Amino acid sequence: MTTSTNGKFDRTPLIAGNWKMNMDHVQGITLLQKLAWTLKDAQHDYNRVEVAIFPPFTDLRSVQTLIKGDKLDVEYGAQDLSPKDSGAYTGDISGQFLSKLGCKYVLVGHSERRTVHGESDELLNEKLKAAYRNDLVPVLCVGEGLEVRQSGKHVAHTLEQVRSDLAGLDAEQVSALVIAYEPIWAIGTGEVAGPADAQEMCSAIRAEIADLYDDSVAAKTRLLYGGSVKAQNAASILKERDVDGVLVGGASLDVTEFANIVRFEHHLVTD
Ligand SMILES: O=C(CO)COP(=O)(O)O
Repeated sequence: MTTSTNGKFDRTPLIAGNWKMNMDHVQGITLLQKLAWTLKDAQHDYNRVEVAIFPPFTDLRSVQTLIKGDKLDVEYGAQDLSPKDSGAYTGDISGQFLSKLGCKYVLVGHSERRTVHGESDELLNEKLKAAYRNDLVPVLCVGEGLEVRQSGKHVAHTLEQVRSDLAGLDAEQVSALVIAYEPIWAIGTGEVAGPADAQEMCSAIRAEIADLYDDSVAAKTRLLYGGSVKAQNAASILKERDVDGVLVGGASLDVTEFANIVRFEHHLVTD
C-alpha cells in the first residue's frame, strides 16, 4: 500500500529520535524493544526509511547489545563527542569509543550544546573532523533563535553556521553528512515551523553546499528538519522536496508516536 510520496527519495529518508537526557539504560532498552516490535508488526522496511536513535552515552552499550543480539535494523548514535580522540579531558567522550560501540552516527552542534554549553562554530568544526576521523557520520544541527527569525535574517544566519562548521571538509565527507535544520524557537515549544519554512531553509542549505562543493555533493547530503515534530505534522513536512528526514525530540520517547512518524508515507496515503 506504500506509494512514493514524490520523486525525491533517491536519498534514503532518515527518521531520527534524539532522546536527550531521558531514559536510563534500563528504560532505554525497553523503549527500543517496543519500537522494534511495533515496526516489525507494521512490516516496516528499514531500507526504504532508515530509523536511528540517539540515546544518552550511558545507554549505548545496552542498545548495542540488544540490536546485535536481536538483529534489529535500527541504527544508533551518540548525542555529542569530544574534538579529541584521547587524553586528559575529564568527562569527555572520544569518537573512538563511540565507533567501538558500533555507533553509526553522532549529533554535532545540537542547539542545546550551542546555547547551554556555549559551543562555538570553531569547536563544532573540530568535532565534525573528529567524527570523520573515527568513521562516524555526523548529524550537524543548525538553526536560528527567535530574535533572528523575527529579524528576517534566519537564512543568512543559518548558512553562516553551515559555512563555518564545514570549513576544511572535503566533498566525500560532505556527501555523507546529515544536516538537521532545527530552529531553536520550535524546539520543545510545540511551535512547529511550517513545511514551507522547513523547505525554504533546506533548499537554501542545499544550494549553499552546491556553491561550496558541487551539485553532485548537494544531491547526496541529507537534510532533516527538527522542532516539535509529531506524527500529525511529520508527513506534510517530509513531503517537501529538500527535506530528507526529521530529527525528533519529545515524540521519540513515545513508541506509538515515533513509529507513526517512521511510517509517515502511510499517513500521506490516508490523509
Ligand atoms: O531538539 C530536537 C531534536 O533534536 C527537537 O525536540 P522536540 O521534538 O522535542 O521539539
